[in-house]
Parts: sequence; structure tokens; C-alpha cells
Amino acid sequence: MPEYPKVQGGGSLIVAWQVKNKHVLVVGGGEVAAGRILLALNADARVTVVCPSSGLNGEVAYRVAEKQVTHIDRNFEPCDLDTADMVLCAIDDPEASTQVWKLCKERRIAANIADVPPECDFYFGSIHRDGPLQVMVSTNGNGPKLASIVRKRIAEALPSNMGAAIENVGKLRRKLREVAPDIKEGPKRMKWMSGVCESWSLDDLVGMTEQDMDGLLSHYQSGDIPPLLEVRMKNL
Ligand SMILES: C[C@@]1(CC(=O)O)C2=NC(=C\c3[nH]c(c(CCC(=O)O)c3CC(=O)O)Cc3[nH]c(c(CC(=O)O)c3CCC(=O)O)/C=C3\N/C(=C\2)[C@@H](CCC(=O)O)[C@]3(C)CC(=O)O)/[C@H]1CCC(=O)O
Ligand SMILES: NC(=O)c1ccc[n+]([C@@H]2O[C@H](COP(=O)([O-])OP(=O)(O)OC[C@H]3O[C@@H](n4cnc5c(N)ncnc54)[C@H](O)[C@@H]3O)[C@@H](O)[C@H]2O)c1
Repeated sequence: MPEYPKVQGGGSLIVAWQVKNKHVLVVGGGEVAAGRILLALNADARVTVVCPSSGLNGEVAYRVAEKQVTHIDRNFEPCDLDTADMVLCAIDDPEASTQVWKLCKERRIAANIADVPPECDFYFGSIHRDGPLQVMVSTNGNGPKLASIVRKRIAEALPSNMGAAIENVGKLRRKLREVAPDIKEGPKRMKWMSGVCESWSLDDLVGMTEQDMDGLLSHYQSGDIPPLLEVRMKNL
């Protein structure tokens, strides 16, 4: 019998949820809401905030004034859910937030009620961001402060050019798909791309210019992965 991975229940399904152009409703306009709004905007969501103007904190008021978010100037009403794909609730009124949660469940809308784990379809985590790189730490409700401490340790351990390297690899992968668009090339493309990531250093990946990429890609057909210096010599 082969050894298969052991199931470790009690975790979360960690995914990178694509909310680009989806409607995210944020209920409340305080400090926690400000954090949720930024995270949703960073993921290119269309954000609506429902909260009386008098309750908006400085950051949320700024995003309203800059038209980064749509603002509904009153307390939450059930009709606010009509266009929502996701709801993030961060209000200081437990009864009202339980009401928001119940309505979301009736309508099967994914929701997070800040600080109320039984009223969350998903938890937030502590996030490190560096360009296209995102690292999220979750302690699955056990210790949010520790999540933040672990996230800082991970971030300190990462090279400072990691995000830039990933950005360049993204460019190279898109170019590779132009050079070898055939769906049947999938396995060859993937093997070659993994080889580049493994054999080139982070500094090579960061320093790779458009010309270097084209030079490297000219070796794709043969399957070779020459070092960066060799690619540059050929370009001379
Ligand atoms: C990670 C982070 C993301 C974010 O919210 O953006 C986040 N909480 C953060 C901070 C934080 N929250 C709290 C403290 C005080 C110290 C402490 O209690 O540790 C601190 C520390 C601080 O403020 O520095 C209080 C707290 N939080 C929850 C409860 C209710 C409960 O536990 O029952 C209570 C009240 C407990 C009580 O009354 O005693 C619940 C949740 N908080 C979560 C996420 C989800 C689980 C995440 C996980 O387990 O990994 C979950 C389940 C639901 C959710 O809200 O999504 C963010 C750090 C971001 C960063 O700094 O990087
Ligand atoms: N998960 C976390 O990291 C975390 C951290 C701190 C606090 N919290 C929780 O998040 C909630 C909000 O915290 P905060 O510090 O942002 O509070 P806050 O007092 O700064 O903000 C509360 C906001 O809710 C608005 N509001 C109240 N009732 C409303 C309603 N019915 N409709 C629309 N808006 C309404 C208020 O006008 C205000 O803008 C609290 O329940 C708190 O326990 C979570």
C-alpha cells in the first residue's frame, strides 16, 4: 500500500479568492472596516460601505471622498445585500451584526463578521504583501496576535527582492505562452519553467531584462536552460 498523506481535520481551506470586479459590501466604517476595505480594494473588488457619515473614521472617509468606494450614508438595511457577492461586517453592535449574518446565510452570501468566529464563512489572516507575493498566516481562530507575530517572522526571513523576482517570472511565463501557445505543450512548458526557477538565482530572476527573457526563450524548443551569463553572451 502506498503511503498517502494523513488527513488533519480542523484546518481551513486556504485559497486565493478572486474578487476582482465583484461586489464586496462592508458594513461599518470604523477602524476594522478600514482594514477590510483596503484588503478588498487591493484585490480589485468593487467596494460599497454602508455606515452613517458620522461613524466613518478618517481613512474610510478619505476613501469615500476619493471615490475609491461607494458610500451608503445610513445604517445597514437588508436591501444592501441585493447586489453583494461577499459581506464584511465590522460594527460595534452585536445584535445588528448577528442580523447581518442571518440574512447573508438566507441568501447564501459568503460573510465575515469581525471577531465573531461562529458567524464567519471565512476568517481573515495576517498578511505579508510584496508585489504579486502574498503570504497569509492563519491560526484558525486560536491566536490572532500570534498570527501577526508569525507573519512578521516569515516576512523577515524572505529575501527583499522576492516580490520583484516573482513579477519577472510572471512576465517570462506570459512570454513563454506566446512562444509556445499549444495546449499540448503544457507538460514541456511546465518542466522548463520549473527548471528556470530552480537553476537561476533570485538575483538572476530580478535582474532579467526583456532582452534576457527573449534570449532565454530562444532555448525553450531544445529544452536547454543556459545560465544568465551565457544568455547575455549570445546576445552580444
Ligand atoms: C489576523 C487578523 C486579521 C484581520 O482581522 O485583519 C485577525 N485578528 C487580528 C488581530 C487581533 N484580533 C484580536 C486581537 C487581540 C489579541 C488576541 O486576542 O489575540 C488582535 C491583535 C491585534 O489587534 O494586534 C481580537 C479577536 N479576534 C477574534 C476574536 C474573537 C474570538 O477569538 O472569539 C477576538 C477577541 C478575543 C477576545 O475578546 O478576547 C477573531 C478573529 N480574528 C481573526 C483575524 C480571525 C482569526 C485569525 C487567526 O486565528 O489566525 C477571527 C477568528 C475572525 C475574523 O475577524 O476574521 C488580525 C491581525 C492582523 C495583523 O496584525 O497582521
Ligand atoms: N478581527 C479583528 O482584527 C478585530 C480587531 C478589533 C475589533 N474587532 C471587532 O470589530 C468590530 C468593529 O470594531 P472597530 O474598532 O472598527 O469599531 P468602531 O467603533 O471603530 O466602528 C464601528 C463602526 O460601525 C458603525 N455601525 C454601527 N452600527 C452600524 C449599523 N447598524 N450599520 C452600519 N454601520 C454601523 C459605526 O458607525 C462605526 O463606523 C467590533 O465588534 C470589534 O469587536 C475586530
